[in-house]
This record gives sequence, C-alpha cells and structure tokens, in this order.
Amino acid sequence: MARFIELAELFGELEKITSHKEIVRMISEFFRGLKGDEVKDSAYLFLGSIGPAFENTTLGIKDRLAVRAIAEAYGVSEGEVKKRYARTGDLGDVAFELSKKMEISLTIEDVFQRLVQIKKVSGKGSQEEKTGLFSDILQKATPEEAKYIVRLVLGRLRLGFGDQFLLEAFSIAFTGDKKNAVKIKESYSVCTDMGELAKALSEQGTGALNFISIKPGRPVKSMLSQRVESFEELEKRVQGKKAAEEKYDGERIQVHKTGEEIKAFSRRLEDITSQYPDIIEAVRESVLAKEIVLDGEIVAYAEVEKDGTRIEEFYPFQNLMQRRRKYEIEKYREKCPVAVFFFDILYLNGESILKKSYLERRALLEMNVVEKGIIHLANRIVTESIEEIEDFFNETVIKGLEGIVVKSTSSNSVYEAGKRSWFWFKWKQEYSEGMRETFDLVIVGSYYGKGRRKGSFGALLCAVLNEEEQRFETLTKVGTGFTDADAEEINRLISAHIVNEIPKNVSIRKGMLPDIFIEPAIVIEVLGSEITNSPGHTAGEGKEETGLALRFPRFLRIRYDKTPYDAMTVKEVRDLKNGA
Ligand SMILES: Nc1ncnc2c1ncn2[C@@H]1O[C@H](COP(=O)(O)OP(=O)(O)OP(=O)(O)O)[C@@H](O)[C@H]1O
Repeated sequence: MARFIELAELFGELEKITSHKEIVRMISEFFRGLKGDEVKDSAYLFLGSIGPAFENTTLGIKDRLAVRAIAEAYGVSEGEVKKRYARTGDLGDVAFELSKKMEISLTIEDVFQRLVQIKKVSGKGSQEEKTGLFSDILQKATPEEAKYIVRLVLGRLRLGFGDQFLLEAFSIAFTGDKKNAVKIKESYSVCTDMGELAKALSEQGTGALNFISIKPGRPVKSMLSQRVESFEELEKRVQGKKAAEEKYDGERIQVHKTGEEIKAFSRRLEDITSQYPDIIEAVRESVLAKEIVLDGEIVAYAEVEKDGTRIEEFYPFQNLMQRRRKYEIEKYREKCPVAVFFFDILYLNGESILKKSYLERRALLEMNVVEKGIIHLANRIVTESIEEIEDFFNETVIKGLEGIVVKSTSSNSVYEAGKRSWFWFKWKQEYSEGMRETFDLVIVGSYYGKGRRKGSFGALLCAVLNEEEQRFETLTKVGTGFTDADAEEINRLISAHIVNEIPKNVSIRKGMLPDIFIEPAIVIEVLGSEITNSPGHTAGEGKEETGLALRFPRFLRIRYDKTPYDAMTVKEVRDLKNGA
C-alpha cells in the first residue's frame, strides 16, 4: 500500500518545478509504483478531486467549516486559525504550521476513502459530522500531509498543470513509450474519466486503447468546428455534397439516456441535468430508444404568434445564463423558456455511432428523435451548390441566428470527439460583414480600478494557451465593454481564484504585472481589432520572436462553457495575424 506522504511530498516538489518534461517524468515514476485502486484514486487526487468532472465531487466543506476542523484537530481556537489564515492566505499552510505529528501512518487509500466519506455525509447534523471526519484525519497527518489534505478537501490543490501532463505521464508509466501520449489523449476525449483511463492503462498497457469506447452516462468531449476566412474557402474545404446546418447560439448539451435515467452534460462535461428539467421531460417523451447519446445546443427560444402565424423567436445567449442556477429552477423555467436543437447522435442501444459518417448519423438521429414541443432537430440543407448555401445562410441571419455550420458528408466524416475537426466549418454573420474577430481569453490577473470603477477592477490581464507547453501567455489587457453587472459577476467569479503569486503555468512580463494574480479558470470572449508584435506580452514569445498583443480589446461576455484549456491558442492567434 502506497503511503500518502509520498504523494504529499511529490505535490510539494511539483509546485516548485516548472519544466514540463521534469513534471511528467516525476508523475510517471510515481504512477509506476502504484497498484490496483491506488492508480485510479491517485489519478483523481492529482486533479484535486475524488472523481471525474461529470460527477458531483465537491465535499461540501467551505472555509468556515475548515477553520473549525483545523481548530478542533490541533486544540487551538478558531480565532487563532483565522489569524494564521489571514497571514498565510492558505488554510493548508495553517495546518502545516499547526501539525506536530511525526509518525507516518496514512496510506493513499486512507485519505481517499476519508474524502469520499466526508462527501457522502448529508442531511441533518451533516456539518458536525463532516467537520469531525475532517479533523480526525488531520490529527493523523504529518505537517506535509495535512497541508495537502486541507487543500484537497477545499478543492484548492492548484498544482498548476492540467490533464495533459497526467496523460503524458501515463504514456511513459504504463506503456513505456511517450509516443503513445497522442493516442492516450485521443482516448481521453472518449473516456473522460481520468481514473478509469488510468486503471485501464495500468492493467492493459496500450491494449486498453483498443477497448476504450463511449459509454452512456459518461460524456465524451464535444466535436468542434474550424472557421473559414471566406465563403469561397468553404467550397474548397468541403468538396462535393455538403450539409449546411443552422448554428444556434446557446449552450452545448450532450444528453445521455440509459433506460429511465436521463442526464445532461455541458461542454465542460459538467452534469447540468438539474438545471433543465424541461428538457429532460421533453426528451423522455420524444426519444424512445433505450440507450442513446445525443449532441445538440440549448437555446433561449419561444414560438410566438404574430399576425395569426406562429413564428420562432431566438433570444440572445445572455438570456440562457439565467438558467445557470441551483435554486429557483422552476421560476426561471417559466421566465426563460428554452428549446434544444439536436444535431448529432453518438451512441445507440449498445453501439457506438462515433465512427459512422455524418449522413449515417443524421439518418439515425432522425429515426430516433421525434420533433415535438421543445425538441427539435437542427434545420439544414444538403447540397453541392454554394449559392444555395448562401441563400440558406441569409435566411438564418434573418431569423436572428448566428450563422451556419457546414459539415462534410464524405464517407469518412466521423464524429471526432474533442477535436476542432476539418469536417465541420462555422460561418458567422460577423465574418460576412468583415467584422473584427472574437477571442476567448483566460483571465490571469487584474488591475485595481479608479474613479467609477474603484473597488472593482480597472482592467483584466488576459492570456492565451500555449498548447505545447500547456502554459498561459498574456496577450492583452481588457478594460472596456463591461457593464456594472458584468463587472460584478466577474469580481464574484475571480474571487475564488485569487492567488498570492504568479501561478506556475502563467507567464507574465515584469512590466505587465497585475495588482492581483488569478489562477487560470475563467474564460471571457473579447472583440479585438488588431494583432501586433509587442515586447510587453508573452504570447508566442520565443528566442527570436517577441510576443504578440491584441490591440483595442473590448469585453463581450463570459464563456461559462469553456475551461482555460478551451481558450484560444497561441497558434490560432499567430495564424490570424498571418492571415492563414
Ligand atoms: N448545427 C450545429 N452543429 C454544430 N455545432 C453547433 C450547431 N449549432 C450550434 N452549434 C454550436 O456551435 C459551436 C461550433 O463552434 P465551435 O466548435 O468553434 O465552438 P466555439 O469555440 O464555442 O465557437 P463559437 O464561439 O463560435 O460558438 C458548437 O460548439 C456548438 O455549441
């Protein structure tokens, strides 16, 4: 049985190291020494969790309870814990200071099982019980162990690297060859449960990759589209017969039905079932297959009567945000009606549909989904004629939609989970009007506001993803376009991600240092006008190249549906600059 101290010490070392290669090497060595359930459980712990993202894994302990548990564990007052917390800014560090335990007794399994136990406690008196379980394990932990147990319980492990490093480490640890990382990453798009994947790889090596398949109840990463620079480019990119579908501007949804159980997942793979009871009910009526996985978009939508005819009204994306809530769901169900437009099918009655072509999938979709009430299929045409597609595009814009997604109908047009695929191309109204490009950027810092914005931020320091290095490099400072409500919401979101120093996976030039550092977590969409070379920013900076910067950025909206790893990449910015 592996001891927890080994994991805690490794976490401590990893916090200090920045070399990608070294981090991967150390993680892989650690995994090589694990057996059985330890592999699965450690994989979750590395991601600061006790299960996959699509399961609710929060332990239900906030700062207040953690303060109490730490005070109880070490026989000090809550006031003392708070004082130390105010000084260190980290309750893990407080536990580190207070623990006097020298003998090492905890195994990885002890800690993991205790976290699971804490999560499971619910109902009356649960707060006391949770605190008791938490303080009990702290008493058994050495200072180093206590530090990481506290951070894990609070969901603030913050090692400063994401899934990709772990997958690369698995490639070395379980297949003996780092080249398999590419395939393992592809498999992770289909089997998004890091623990399951780790277990399968540790038991079967590369052999596991042949068996990994979509499973109802476990969301796959969404297939994404490319963008084209001109309408003519569409014709070149997708030759012959192509489908043009309406592009709905709402929230991506993956619906999984297994018998009576129906679940909905977001693009971030979070379980959003409880937010959309109306959609779940409607799917129950419209989709009869026993087991099925559907892909689509939820939109704020209503059919209204105008001059005796029923017309469709699509509402802006912002309306849908009212539905992102845990409480008052019924009230907002009325206030913000939605509809879902399904455009793909990924699984049907025991069989993966991912490898079927677009036309085969669409036929199965039509056979298995009855359009009724708020359930629709994406409206589309299939044609060879670019003129017809242009007409279709114009109609979608008149309807108030964003644009179209043009899809290849070739025999190899499979569903490419997790990829920006060359089988799908988006064309939006703003491109056709020669409007400026939008950028999805990650907030990594903020500057204090002045005047009217005093007490809030004056500007946000924003970054793009350097994919090779898995690092966030700054591109621009965004200071305009925020309404007061936007600013308030952003302040609320960033408050949970403020850190004391530059996160390890963020690179910022000295002259650009913000007043507050923010760990990469929140993505915003920004309208920008021009990409220039700039020595002030780090995006794309290399030995011979200066960084890139985005000029005159204006905030558009928060992208709740994107993780920092879905943000724009350095390569995409460079391609835009070069007009590629
Ligand atoms: N008919 C459709 N087919 C595919 N995707 C659609 C369709 N209608 C709406 N969408 C949405 O459009 C997105 C396609 O654009 P893309 O894959 O580039 O995502 P994105 O990065 O979120 O871009 P955008 O900001 O343009 O939505 C999908 O992720 C999906 O949410």
